[in-house]
Amino acid sequence: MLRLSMQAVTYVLGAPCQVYQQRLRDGMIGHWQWPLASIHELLGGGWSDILESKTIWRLSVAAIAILVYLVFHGRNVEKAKAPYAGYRSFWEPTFWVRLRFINGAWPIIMDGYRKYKDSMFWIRRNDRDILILSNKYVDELRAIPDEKLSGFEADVENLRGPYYLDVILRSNLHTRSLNQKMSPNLQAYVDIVRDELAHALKSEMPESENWTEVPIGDFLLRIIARISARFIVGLPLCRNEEWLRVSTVVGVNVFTTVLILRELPPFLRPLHPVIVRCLPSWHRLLENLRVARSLIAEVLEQYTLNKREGKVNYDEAASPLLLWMSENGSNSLERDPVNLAHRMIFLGLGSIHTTASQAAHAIHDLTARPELIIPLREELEQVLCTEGGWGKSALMKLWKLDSFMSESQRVNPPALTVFHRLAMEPMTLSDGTYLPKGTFIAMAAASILLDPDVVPNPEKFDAFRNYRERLEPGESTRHQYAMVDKDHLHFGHGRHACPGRALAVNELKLILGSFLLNYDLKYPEGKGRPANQTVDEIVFADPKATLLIRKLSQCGRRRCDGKTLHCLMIQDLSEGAPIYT
Ligand code: HEM
Repeated sequence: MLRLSMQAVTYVLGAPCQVYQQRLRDGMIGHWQWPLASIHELLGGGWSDILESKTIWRLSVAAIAILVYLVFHGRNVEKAKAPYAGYRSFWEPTFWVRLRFINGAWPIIMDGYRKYKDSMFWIRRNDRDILILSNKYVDELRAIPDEKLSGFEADVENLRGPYYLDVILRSNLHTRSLNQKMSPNLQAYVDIVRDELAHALKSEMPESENWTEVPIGDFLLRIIARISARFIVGLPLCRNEEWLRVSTVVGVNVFTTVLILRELPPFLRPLHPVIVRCLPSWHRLLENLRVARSLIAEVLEQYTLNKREGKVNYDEAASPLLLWMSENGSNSLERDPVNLAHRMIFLGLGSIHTTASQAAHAIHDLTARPELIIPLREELEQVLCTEGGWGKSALMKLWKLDSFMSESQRVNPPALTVFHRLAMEPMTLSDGTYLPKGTFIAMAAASILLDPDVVPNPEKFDAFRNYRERLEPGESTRHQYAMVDKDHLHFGHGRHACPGRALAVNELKLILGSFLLNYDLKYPEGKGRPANQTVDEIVFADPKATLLIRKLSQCGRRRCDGKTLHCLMIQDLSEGAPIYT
């Protein structure tokens, strides 16, 4: 039945899509014209040509096939027994609940969490139902092997991966590179991040001591793309404008494609292979991958040449992950340059937008709460003074900054749900809870941290709540931003917990520290912190928000070991630069 309806609809829709693609190739229409102009083109071109011929009956066959499919689809799918969250009344139609989820996921998940936080409940996203489990199950679930409860399969399903992300399904080389190469050499990677940040800030930051308006989201994206590129692909590619462009726009193209596919009615899912080919964002994504493949091929060729001539001059401890992967891939597929290029792009995807989004939230929270600036600046100056600069030990001693960042993430979560896993076979948990094969599970990470039983006064933005906890006897190594446990799930948990989180937290400290010490921030006249936006479970700061930034002019006021503490300018980030005058 499914195959029949797919074939029928593919037959009908395939032609106009081909017309559309041909017109794109011929330059007759531009990607940016989608959806309005290109639909017009299609109507004027592909559709009308087709309608003139034998297509009416084809459309009818397809419509009937869709109807039959709609009626029978999903009828016999076994589902875990749990209540559904989000219905306003018994009479509210399910399609309406799904549509409300697109921009209203917060209240729906909060409602479910309040009622069923100790058991489980279903949420209805437009493309699928997701079973939200209580976090009391997290330790049991994280012990279940991937063959039974898969994190990769869940990511690929969640991000409509088959159309571009299959590289992560075929091997976990990117995760191994972080766990086996980066984590044991974190200090060396923090050093190169600091070096690249100094370069990025010099290239991107306004030098003026007058207020300058900047689009803060784009601005942070550029800075973090530069830093990520440094540890992913290394010099000189990390400063190549084409690489930087591709590694930042690819995220936009992926999410546009994913969200369009997700928001189509679920019964159209079998048609995704056809529909995706009609999406300009998908064609742009393929173009991004093409560019990435050619740039990575050049780097690898040059690297092989240099190696043969004994001219490789990377610091062994912090060599780019690309080179580590090209040498440590365990088979020819893992070492294949095309495969590596795709993996670099998706490592960038996992590290750039996530970190940039948290940085944007934190900068907004600082700008909206200027009373935090003095205590954070004082801590930075005191720690950098006693530690003699921006080393890893200094970053670990910035407890107030760490606490502020963690609080900023608590109220501005990267996503409302995390710990996405797909049941690859039926399973029964220790308390008898039954999860049929194919159940897509998640945890309500954001709601947990708004629960007064977990966080006292959760509605209050209390920048130093973790800092105070750490001052308690025996608590100094706990309550840190990068730590995960059953209540703190924003970096996931278990074997798929974010392997880049320690580096991300250090990156964020370096960026926020540089902003705090070198710049004043404020909102343009009449504006305040813009409200966050959500699409499905994804949360992001307003991408159009702007801030006013000005370079600090007053330096040399504070004393440090009898010397005047210099302004800790951006160049002080670079290794060896003096921080005292
Ligand atoms: C603030 C920034 C970041 C946030 C909020 C974040 C969050 C996450 C989350 C929620 C997961 C899924 C965990 C799970 O399912 O249990 C994840 C996985 C991952 N992250 Fe991050 N991440 C961040 C930065 C980074 C950075 C900088 C890197 C690379 C250096 C990175 C690389 C990865 C990779 C490779 C995975 C997949 C791990 C696996 O499936 O085994 N992330 N991240």
